[in-house]
Amino acid sequence: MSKEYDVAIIGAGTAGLTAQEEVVKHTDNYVLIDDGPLGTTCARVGCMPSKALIAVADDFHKCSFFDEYGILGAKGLVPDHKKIMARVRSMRDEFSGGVIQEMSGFMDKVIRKRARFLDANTLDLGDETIRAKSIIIATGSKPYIPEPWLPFKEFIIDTDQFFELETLPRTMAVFGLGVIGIELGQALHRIGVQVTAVSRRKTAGGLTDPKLEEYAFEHFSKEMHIELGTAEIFGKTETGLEVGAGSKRWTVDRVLIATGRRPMLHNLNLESLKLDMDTKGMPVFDSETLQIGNLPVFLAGDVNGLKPILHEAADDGTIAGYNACAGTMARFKKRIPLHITFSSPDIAIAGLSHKALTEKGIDYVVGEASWEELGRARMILGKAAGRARIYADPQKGRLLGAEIMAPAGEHMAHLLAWAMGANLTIKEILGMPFYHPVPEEALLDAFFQIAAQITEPVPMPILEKRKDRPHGKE
Ligand SMILES: Cc1cc2nc3c(=O)[nH]c(=O)nc-3n(C[C@H](O)[C@H](O)[C@H](O)COP(=O)(O)OP(=O)(O)OC[C@H]3O[C@@H](n4cnc5c(N)ncnc54)[C@H](O)[C@@H]3O)c2cc1C
Ligand SMILES: NC(=O)c1ccc[n+]([C@@H]2O[C@H](COP(=O)([O-])OP(=O)(O)OC[C@H]3O[C@@H](n4cnc5c(N)ncnc54)[C@H](O)[C@@H]3O)[C@@H](O)[C@H]2O)c1
Repeated sequence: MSKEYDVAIIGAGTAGLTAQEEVVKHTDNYVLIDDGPLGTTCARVGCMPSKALIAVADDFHKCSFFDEYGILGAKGLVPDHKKIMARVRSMRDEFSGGVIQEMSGFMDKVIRKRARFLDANTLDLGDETIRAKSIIIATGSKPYIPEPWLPFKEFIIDTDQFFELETLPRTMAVFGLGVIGIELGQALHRIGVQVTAVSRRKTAGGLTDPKLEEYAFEHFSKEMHIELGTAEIFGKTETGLEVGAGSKRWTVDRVLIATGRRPMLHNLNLESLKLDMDTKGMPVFDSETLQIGNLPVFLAGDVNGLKPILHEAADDGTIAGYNACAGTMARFKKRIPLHITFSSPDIAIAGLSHKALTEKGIDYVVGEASWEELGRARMILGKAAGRARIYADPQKGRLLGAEIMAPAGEHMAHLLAWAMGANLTIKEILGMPFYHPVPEEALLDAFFQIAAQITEPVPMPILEKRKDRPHGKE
């Protein structure tokens, strides 16, 4: 006899764990199934260890300016790769250990097995079969290594393996200049690994606005070696692995694969559900309820391919957890999109990207900001770089989206996303305080440009007369 549950959650990552938090409000009769290492991708091999490495790399990079600041002796400083990686791992262990500790309250609900569907209510766990009224798939995503490169696996590192390295190779090719490529590629370069990054196009860190893509690519090309073209592996040489892009070929000790991740759907025997699939091979599901077709099955987190970032995975878990327990499907509004790449300068997209605006055919006006001449940025060497393009509606100048590469860009992207969430007009935004001297001041240029282009006039200066206390009366 199969055990019967109200809900089965497959995957104990961020999405699965937030689903558990929601499910437990409705029922105690659930299971959380995971056959992999516990502690979540984010804490084990994702957000947290990558940011721990970036923090070290950014601090060490400052040494290159010390002579000019008048601080002498920095040339003698040497990064100890073994110690750096050991510290990153020890922080990683703390973060993932914290997650596992939090799971201790419901470990009796956790089954450490791989789940495969037999039908929409039945899962094969290898040595047992279980049934559930609803099933949440929260199996995440994995780095993808193209088939022709598999024979060279001994030279290839993906992010699942990277943080296990005892020390770092002398030379490294970084394939792909998306989010992982620029974050880790720049960090490795900054701590002395000879990095050659390969990018198919002039772009970086997930930007989509052609003007910013070109600017960012040129900026990062000045700091580290980047080859344009499709990355290729030619084979082993006496000294390493021969790789190439375009007409160039060179030999490296190792390759870091950062060419994209794939949703973990292949190991679930979804064929047994006879699902409608879209053109990308993904099951057709409702992005607001996360339900697959009419089945009692939900897709939450990276596995649904919508927005493979942490806070979205967490929201997905809540939505799927709620709908898995509720009698009817509730629709949930998504937050304003926000994506940050922790390069230096930061890259971020708040609200609609240029690509999304273009694909949806939405009308917009653009304001541009630059951090190249901003006084405060120029005081700190290496900070006087960056541009932003902010898109607003042509009537009232409500912000629609922004792409940004800027010092403190992670914070400004939040401000922009929050202004979008509050549906502020450009007049209302210009009525907010801007302290001097801060990086946010550069945004003013973009806002003024937007104000000058929209149909509803914005009086300048923006200070409004009080209507409640006219003409000097107290
Ligand atoms: C290097 C890197 C850096 C990142 N940095 C950031 C960042 O700075 N900010 C940010 O917002 N996001 C970042 N991300 C993305 C973020 O880590 C993910 O969006 C998030 O971890 C996804 O969570 P999840 O729950 O969907 O998947 P996961 O946490 O991967 O959980 C999936 C779980 O499912 C299990 N599983 C899979 N198949 C089965 C099966 N058949 N049966 C049982 N169990 C199964 C796996 O073992 C795993 O535990 C980063 C990712 C990487 C790789
Ligand atoms: N800060 C963050 O939030 C953060 C950090 C790291 C990872 N992540 C998540 O991890 C996911 C995966 O990151 P990623 O960087 O692997 O993927 P990505 O999709 O961001 O970038 C992959 C890049 O590799 C390029 N590429 C693919 N094949 C290539 C080839 N053969 N030669 C040259 N270039 C090639 C693509 O054109 C693309 O620009 C992201 O979607 C992101 O959500 C998030």
